[in-house]
Amino acid sequence: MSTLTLDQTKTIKTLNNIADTGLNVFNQGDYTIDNDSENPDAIVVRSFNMHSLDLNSNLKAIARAGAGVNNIPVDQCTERGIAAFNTPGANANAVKELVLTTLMASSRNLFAGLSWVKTLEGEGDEISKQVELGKKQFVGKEIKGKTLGVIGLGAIGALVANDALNLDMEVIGFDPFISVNTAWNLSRNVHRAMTIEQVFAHSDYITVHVPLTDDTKEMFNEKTFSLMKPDVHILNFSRDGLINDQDMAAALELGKVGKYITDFPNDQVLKMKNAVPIPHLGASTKESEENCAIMAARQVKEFLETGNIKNSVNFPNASLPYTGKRRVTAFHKNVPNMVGQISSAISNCNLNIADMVNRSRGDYAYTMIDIDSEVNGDIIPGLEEQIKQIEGIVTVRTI
Ligand SMILES: NC(=O)c1ccc[n+]([C@@H]2O[C@H](COP(=O)([O-])OP(=O)(O)OC[C@H]3O[C@@H](n4cnc5c(N)ncnc54)[C@H](O)[C@@H]3O)[C@@H](O)[C@H]2O)c1
Ligand SMILES: O=C(O)CC[C@@H](O)C(=O)O
Repeated sequence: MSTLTLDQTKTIKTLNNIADTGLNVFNQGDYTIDNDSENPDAIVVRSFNMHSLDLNSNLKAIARAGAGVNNIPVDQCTERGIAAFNTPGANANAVKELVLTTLMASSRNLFAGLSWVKTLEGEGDEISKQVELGKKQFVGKEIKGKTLGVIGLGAIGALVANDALNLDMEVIGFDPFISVNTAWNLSRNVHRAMTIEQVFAHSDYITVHVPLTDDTKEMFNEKTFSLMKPDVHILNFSRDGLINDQDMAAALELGKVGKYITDFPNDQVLKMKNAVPIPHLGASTKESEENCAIMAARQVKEFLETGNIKNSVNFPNASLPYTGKRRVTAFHKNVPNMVGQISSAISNCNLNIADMVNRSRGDYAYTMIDIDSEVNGDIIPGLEEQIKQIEGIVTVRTI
């Protein structure tokens, strides 16, 4: 059943390159992709920093084709009743493959060796002699039998931990908020650290896979480096803000940290001794870009057309099979008697309720009500206005 009878064509704006396979989810006729639109219904974004953007009045949803949402003003979205989504796990395999690639390659000094060998260009017959003389600078370490510490055992961390075991590493993992799903997928051979300090103390290599939040900001700093083994290699495919760059530069100078592999170069990183800066390639595979784009687009489409919510980072997940003739959705404060007041507004309009769902998340809640009465025309006269007048209502839509 098409539920796009109330609104005209919906406008989707993208702020980064989004794979066509994802954008094709928005069928022509019902949707327009317009990257110049000043008032889109939804935005699909990757890493574009949205914090200084004005969120337009018609905006109902923002979807991050990826995992981290620190580029989206999530609190502002919540206050404005805009649903923000991400695509959990959709790029996890891509990141895992690059983590393991760079773990091994940097342990063998491959990147430094490649840069050096290029300097021999033009030396003709001397090259093989220089190679044999020079290679001793790049003697590396095997990862077999070494300990990998994994901080954050979500979609990426769990994949890395399991595969590192298959590379004959010892793995110690730390995640105080591990989800039941991940716990089921994690090999029982991953040692469980009860504190992050245990990871620091025992690891030869540490890889971090946590979101950047107030709690995780600069979790790598002078104090935590002092708890680590000398010459530890640190891999950061999560966010630059997890590292205190000044302390990292000092730890690399002292050899306290042997290598710093990061997907987030900046001026300081590019000057650091023994840093391996990568141009944010973790999720840059065709497969991952398509997975993320398709998942983001489907979630937005579902929300715009039915009000159902999956993988939102600020709205509660909520799903209701469409059974009525019209659906009313409301995002509101999580306070008593909201559902009662919304239902009263519906009955004041002489309408019957077919089905409903109410879900809460922290200070906010979301209610969807299917109306079972015949409604003439697209708009139910006065209903949205009545519901909007209820104290605590943030947004109302009739679908
Ligand atoms: N380089 C890239 O291209 C790329 C791609 C995808 C994700 N990322 C980054 O990687 C992060 C992780 O991605 P994911 O898909 O695994 O996310 P995820 O949500 O599946 O996993 C994050 C895990 O971190 C855990 N966690 C949160 N705070 C923690 C703490 N203080 N200590 C230990 N664990 C903690 C959570 O419980 C969760 O299990 C993202 O937030 C994003 O910033 C980067
Ligand atoms: O879109 C990208 O290329 C990077 C995405 C990544 O940083 C994420 O958090 O998912």
